[in-house]
Amino acid sequence: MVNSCAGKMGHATAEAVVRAGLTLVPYSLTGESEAVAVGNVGVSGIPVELVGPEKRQQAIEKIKSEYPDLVLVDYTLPSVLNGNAEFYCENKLPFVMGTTGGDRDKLLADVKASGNYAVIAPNMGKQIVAFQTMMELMAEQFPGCFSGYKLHVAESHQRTKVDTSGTAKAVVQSFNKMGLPYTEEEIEKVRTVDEQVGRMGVPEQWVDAGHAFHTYTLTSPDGSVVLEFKHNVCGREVYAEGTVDAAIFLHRQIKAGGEQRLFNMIDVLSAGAMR
Ligand SMILES: NC(=O)C1=CN([C@@H]2O[C@H](COP(=O)(O)OP(=O)(O)OC[C@H]3O[C@@H](n4cnc5c(N)ncnc54)[C@H](OP(=O)(O)O)[C@@H]3O)[C@@H](O)[C@H]2O)C=CC1
Ligand SMILES: O=C(O)C1=N[C@H](C(=O)O)C[C@H](O)C1
Repeated sequence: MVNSCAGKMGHATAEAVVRAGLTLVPYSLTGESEAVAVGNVGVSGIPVELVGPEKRQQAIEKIKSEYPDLVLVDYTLPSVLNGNAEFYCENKLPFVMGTTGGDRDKLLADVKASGNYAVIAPNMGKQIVAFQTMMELMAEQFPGCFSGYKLHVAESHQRTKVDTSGTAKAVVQSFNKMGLPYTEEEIEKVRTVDEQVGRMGVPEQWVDAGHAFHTYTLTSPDGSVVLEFKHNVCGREVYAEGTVDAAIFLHRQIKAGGEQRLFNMIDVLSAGAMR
């Protein structure tokens, strides 16, 4: 079940669910305005009914009884993700949280306290997750290896993105361990078309349709050494496919009944569970 199919990522993920041959639950939790104004959305020919916050408790009880192997996916908004996660935990609904921002510490604490199953990660794209893993391994193997260097991080996304890239925040944490002091607030958010196309190299057709360009530049104190890491994604398919992998992985974990209940995408990739 994908919340919210009315949004860009939710819709792409719902399509990937269908492509993978899984059952897409024909209901989707969404914001009140969408539920009232739109009613339902078509996903690969399947009409999916949008359920607003007022009716979600009643709806979820029916859905749980009809779909006992239910796994939820959340692609909503930073402002609502904590409330949504509380709702999933209270109702013992396993979920994959792709939504970024919100109060991340609270999110993790709520899930741990509830004993609910969840995969939570700011990036579900297999190759980007591999890059994140590599950076984390580098930090563990060579702590402080970039001491004295300067870091600059620039991320470009569609103008509707309200928060700073969750992926960039996660990668910055690895760079911190490598000896580069840098805060989330210092990450440069590029949201104007001129800069996106001119400086970041975003193809024009992806400016608003959805893109995620990230550049991390590491410079030595005297400027004689520069390292640059980039991951540039156009569209949403890579995340949608990874989200389906995460949902399948989570379902397997539930069936296996293992002790660990909270996972990130590095866990999913490390388990060999990404297609
Ligand atoms: N982990 C990953 O790999 C990726 C994560 N993301 C993240 O996913 C999130 C969504 O991105 P995107 O799809 O582009 O955003 P959109 O704005 O397109 O979609 C968000 C949707 O959430 C709906 N919504 C609002 N309130 C609620 C609610 N209470 N319950 C359920 N749904 C609600 C909105 O409806 P309404 O318009 O009515 O408010 C809207 O349809 C962002 O945080 C983004 O950073 C994006 C790409 C990849
Ligand atoms: O909003 C997006 O588009 C994306 N959000 C995620 C993030 O904040 O890191 C992942 C990717 O950058 C696309």
